[in-house]
Amino acid sequence: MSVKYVASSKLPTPWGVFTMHGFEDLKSGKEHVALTFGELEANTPILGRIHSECLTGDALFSLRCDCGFQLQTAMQHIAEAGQGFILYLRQEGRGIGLINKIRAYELQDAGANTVEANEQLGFAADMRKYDMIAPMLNKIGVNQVKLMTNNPRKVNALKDNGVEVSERVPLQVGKNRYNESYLKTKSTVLGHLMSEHHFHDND
Ligand SMILES: Nc1nc2c(ncn2[C@@H]2O[C@H](COP(=O)(O)OP(=O)(O)OP(=O)(O)O)[C@@H](O)[C@H]2O)c(=O)[nH]1
Ligand SMILES: [Zn+2]
Repeated sequence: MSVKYVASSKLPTPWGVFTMHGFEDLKSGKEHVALTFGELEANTPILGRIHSECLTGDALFSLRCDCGFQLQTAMQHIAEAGQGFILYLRQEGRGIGLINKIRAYELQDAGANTVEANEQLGFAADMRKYDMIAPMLNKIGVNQVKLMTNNPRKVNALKDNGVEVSERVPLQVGKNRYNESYLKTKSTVLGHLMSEHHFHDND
């Protein structure tokens, strides 16, 4: 197996006490985390989010994207539901890494969109891998997922990796004037499912 479970601990948060499980990805050398909340019932669709690392949005309060808002809202929804999980995958910048993401932001400051910037740097628009997910879910006892995402390609990637996605739950939060064109590109070029009102409210 390409992912090795290492240890678990409590993770108290503003939304409640999660349990944090650490994994080593033997292929990439990355350290991934699973958070679980409540008792995860076997053979039941479990509410969850597969979140790709975004240091800028998740930890540095960046308004260039919606990642931090999505992470917080997902944790809140899971706590409200009484059970659920987050997989926090260390694939920063859709897989190109933090420094390359900063390079891509530099190109976006000069007018490129998020996809063009990746391409100008010689990368595909999205370089993420999802082969670590099935073994991580297996370890935390989840085999059916109600997935909080706007990204249909993520749903398909999970299915391709043997994960049963019983439902997609939209997660449209965090729109602001700095990420409006980024969200538009996600919807028109990357295929994310965003309802139109997302671009008009809170203006
Ligand atoms: N290369 C690059 N990566 C970005 C940029 N903005 C955000 N990211 C990364 O994109 C990833 C999040 O991808 P998204 O496509 O926003 O979201 P998703 O997880 O696929 O879809 P949702 O589940 O709906 O959020 C994180 O790894 C971020 O670091 C950008 O402009 N360029
Ligand atoms: Zn982000």
